[in-house]
Amino acid sequence: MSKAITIAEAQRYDAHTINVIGIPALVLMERAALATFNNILNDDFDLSRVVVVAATGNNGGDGIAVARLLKIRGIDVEIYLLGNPDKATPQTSQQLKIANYYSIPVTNDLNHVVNATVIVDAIFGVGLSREVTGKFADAINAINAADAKTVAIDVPSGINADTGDVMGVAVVADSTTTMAYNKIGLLTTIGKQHAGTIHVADIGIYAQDHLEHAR
Ligand SMILES: NC(=O)C1=CN([C@@H]2O[C@H](COP(=O)(O)OP(=O)(O)OC[C@H]3O[C@@H](n4cnc5c(N)ncnc54)[C@H](O)[C@@H]3O)[C@@H](O)[C@H]2O)[C@H](O)CC1
Ligand SMILES: [K+]
Repeated sequence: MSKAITIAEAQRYDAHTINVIGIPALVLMERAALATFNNILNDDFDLSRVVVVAATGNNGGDGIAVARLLKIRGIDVEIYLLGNPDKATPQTSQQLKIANYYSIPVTNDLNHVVNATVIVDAIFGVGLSREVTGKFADAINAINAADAKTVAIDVPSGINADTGDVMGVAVVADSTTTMAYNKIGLLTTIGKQHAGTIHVADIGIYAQDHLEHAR
């Protein structure tokens, strides 16, 4: 079975790749988005109305980049944005700027989520740190109420990637593209039920022991 990692390991490997090796965070985000985009295209989905539900952390940035890749392919895509864009991470802020260049519509109407044919879940990844409430919970409930196929980025939002626990409410995805390695919480019964088919994407982030072999 392939390796699975904790949240702390994911964060440590990310930081090492960016700060020690020197691969820019935005490059990793682009690779995460491209991997997710390719998995979406490889599935037999009805791509007539895609909605990317994104928050303002880096998981959201991955999703906003996916929206742009879909738009460039001529696919009808909208972004449902959660949280304050002024507080977005630098990478996510950059992705919002790029999405604006491509005139990707940003909606605040949850009916668009409910009526989508495909939903990309880019609310929380390994940065989830507390129970999900308020507008975040409303969006997750709307995603789960929709008939759409749902594709999660890194972790189904609301699932604790260490324990597999539902932090109040969590996205039930048809597939999850998880970055670098699987997450141990996605191997639990509840984690598996929420993640659907798991695709592990090589985005250029490796564990230290893997890197030892490369040098
Ligand atoms: N860092 C990298 O190099 C890469 C990360 N990738 C993707 O980014 C996420 C992790 O991003 P991060 O910004 O650390 O956190 P999240 O986006 O998962 O979380 C967002 C944000 O939300 C806040 N928050 C946490 N819990 C709650 C809650 N219950 N309600 C409201 N808000 C909450 C918290 O403060 C976070 O800041 C990772 O999973 C990848 O998808 C890329 O893969 C590229 C490389
Ligand atoms: K997610």
